[in-house]
Amino acid sequence: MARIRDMWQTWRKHRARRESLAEGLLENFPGVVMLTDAYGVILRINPGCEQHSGHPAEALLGRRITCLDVDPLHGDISHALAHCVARRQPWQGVLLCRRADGRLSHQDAVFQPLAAGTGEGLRLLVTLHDVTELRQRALHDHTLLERLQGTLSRLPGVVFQLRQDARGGLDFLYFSDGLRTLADLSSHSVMDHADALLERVHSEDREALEASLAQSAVSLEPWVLEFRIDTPGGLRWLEGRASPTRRGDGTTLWDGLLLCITSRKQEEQHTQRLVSTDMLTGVLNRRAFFDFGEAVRAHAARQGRSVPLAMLDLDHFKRINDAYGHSVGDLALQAFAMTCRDCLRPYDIFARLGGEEFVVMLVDTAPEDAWNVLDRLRAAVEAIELDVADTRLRITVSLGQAVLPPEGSLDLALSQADQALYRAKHEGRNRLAVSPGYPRVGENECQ
Ligand SMILES: Nc1nc2c(ncn2[C@@H]2O[C@H](COP(=O)(O)OP(=O)(O)OP(=O)(O)O)[C@@H](O)[C@H]2O)c(=O)[nH]1
Repeated sequence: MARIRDMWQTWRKHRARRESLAEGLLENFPGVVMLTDAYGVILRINPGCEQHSGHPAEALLGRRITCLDVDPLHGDISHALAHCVARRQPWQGVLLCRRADGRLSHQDAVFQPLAAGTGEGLRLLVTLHDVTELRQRALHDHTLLERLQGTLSRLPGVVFQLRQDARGGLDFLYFSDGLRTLADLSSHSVMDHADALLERVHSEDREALEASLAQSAVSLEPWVLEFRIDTPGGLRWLEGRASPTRRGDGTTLWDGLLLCITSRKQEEQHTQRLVSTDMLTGVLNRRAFFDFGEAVRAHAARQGRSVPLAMLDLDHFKRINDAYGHSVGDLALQAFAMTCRDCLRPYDIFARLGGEEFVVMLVDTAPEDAWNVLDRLRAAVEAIELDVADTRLRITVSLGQAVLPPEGSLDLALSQADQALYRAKHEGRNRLAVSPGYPRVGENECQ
């Protein structure tokens, strides 16, 4: 009997403690707390409940909690109650509630069934936390983000964020939608695997890309590069610009933009071709010769090599003009230029300096091998036959050969070639003469 009395007292103590805990929770909870029975009839509320719902305590106590719902009969509160009662498990979700003044609010709600003692009915502890403002802010942020994404996808380029880790590994954290149009790649494939895009960079531009990124990562100067990518639709030119920032963990982040500049590049190349081409013959003009020639000279000088070159002048060209007219002279010039171009390698420089005077620079050719190349060219010109006014017109060319040494100047070498050309003319034309001091390998065999 005493044992039963002890158990009874222990149970009452537990219950008192539980109730005082619930009491404390009710008083101090910053949101709304309600205690209901299994039917949802409100038994107790905390002070916050009056404040948040706008209903005085006497208007709530004894009523069903569903009165707070926008749809009291079939709304979410009915479902929450049914769930807790049937399963004896908590329900959590966001409810749309109506305040006493008619305003709607979003409440983050938990319906917690309380363990019932023997003979006690099920009770539910309901806590509501007003998240209306939070949801509005999230909605606002979401709308803003959608608008921003719309703007990004309509930009005439692709926005990206690139990360380089402390060991130099690259990965893309973001790519806007236009990547499909720009590079025939989906943003996701590139974000999963940066190489999907990096491998498309044209082989001749990869080194420049790596070097420019490395330099920007070290100096934290903006990255700017024009480079080509190979796509299934063909070669495309891109312009990349990005601003780097270094983060505390040693990684570098670039926020940047990729623009397609293929048509601009094509126009530039077209203009470049126009300004560097001789209109009559289609070969390089004087200006382009000095640009390219200077680049060849600088490259050979760095490697300590000499470059053979020659001046060429058609023989008695004035007679052709005088006998057949200027247009036939033009035809002869075109045939001559085409023949010379065909005799040379694509990277040799052949240009028209003016009138019937041309120049050739033999790139990557040893001076002692130049004689044979130039004499083959002379012979090819001699073999040209032009059918003009019932006659077969033939032309010949004289050549003056010189060498541009690693430390020499292009102008000086040209003037030496010009002197040699004068000698070739003087010695009878249709021949090749060399400037003094030039290696004479093969000269005797050909003359
Ligand atoms: N048809 C044509 N003739 C040109 C052009 N440019 C220069 N000429 C002519 O080329 C001729 C060059 O004559 P010259 O400098 O006396 O030389 P040449 O008659 O070839 O005599 P040599 O060089 O001594 O063998 C001139 O009659 C120029 O008018 C051109 O674009 N078209």
